[in-house]
Amino acid sequence: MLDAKNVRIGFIGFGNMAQAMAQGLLAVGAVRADQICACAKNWEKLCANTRPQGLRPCRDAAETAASADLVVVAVKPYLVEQVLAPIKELLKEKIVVSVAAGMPFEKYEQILAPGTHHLSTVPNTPISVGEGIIACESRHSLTQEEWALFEEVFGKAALVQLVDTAQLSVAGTLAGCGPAFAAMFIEALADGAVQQGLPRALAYRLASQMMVGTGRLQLASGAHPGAMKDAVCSPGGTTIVGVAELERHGFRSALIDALDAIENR
Ligand SMILES: NC(=O)C1=CN([C@@H]2O[C@H](COP(=O)(O)OP(=O)(O)OC[C@H]3O[C@@H](n4cnc5c(N)ncnc54)[C@H](O)[C@@H]3O)[C@@H](O)[C@H]2O)C=CC1
Ligand SMILES: O=C(O)[C@@H]1CCC=N1
Repeated sequence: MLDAKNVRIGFIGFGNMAQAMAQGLLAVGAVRADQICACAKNWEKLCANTRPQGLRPCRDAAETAASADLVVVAVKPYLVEQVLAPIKELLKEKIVVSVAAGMPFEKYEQILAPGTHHLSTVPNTPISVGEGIIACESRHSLTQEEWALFEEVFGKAALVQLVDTAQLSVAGTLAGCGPAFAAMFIEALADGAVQQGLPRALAYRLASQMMVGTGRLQLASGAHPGAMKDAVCSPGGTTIVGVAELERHGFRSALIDALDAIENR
């Protein structure tokens, strides 16, 4: 029987997202390095990204699928169909997990052989430190045991969140693109502090820990973010001066518009 101790995970595509997932699984001890293999376009790069951690590089998608029980499809969305076409029959026996944005269950039904067990997800890069999110489409064709195995293994490195098909895209955008926006926030906040004389490295350290702490506080308390903001704004104090300035610059509407632009692109 397949379990966390013996499941073999194969990444088809080993770029930023797949490497973050593999790194996260190893960091939290969800699986051992010898349970992971991967393929990518550039062999030398793949070897450099796998062998030092004890992961096994594979020559192509077929070798990866043949060597795995759970196959993670981690190529760019426009490549999914052509990369999977030659290995459709092999994948009928596997658990296929897609991490490609904009590739829900229905698209895979057209690409994969009938009866293939597959799940569409959108993860994010903080999985590499065991603090990820994997938005998962609730419509999937994994058996209960396969889903439980996926949740057990990947749930150690990420919040595994089921969402309706209609919400997969926006949940994936929030979770998957969000780290880029959060990183821009950290960078900009640090720029402001550097301008005021704080050393750059210290500014990043403080900004990042502030983000971690604020997120943890919200998750632990379930507090309304507006109430959290109010709790920091003393009457006539410093924070409200910054809040008013951010509002003048359209801080919140810039984020709302960013999600709108992504979803309507
Ligand atoms: N980067 C991120 O934060 C997130 C990425 N994703 C999804 O993950 C997928 C991969 O994205 P990234 O890792 O960012 O891209 P990337 O460009 O870093 O990685 C793509 C990988 O696919 C490999 N590849 C290309 N052609 C191939 C082929 N014929 N056979 C095998 N491998 C091949 C490349 O060598 C590379 O390793 C995309 O579908 C994207 O939508 C989803 C959520 C977040
Ligand atoms: O930018 C992208 O296309 C991918 C999907 C979600 C995050 N990164």
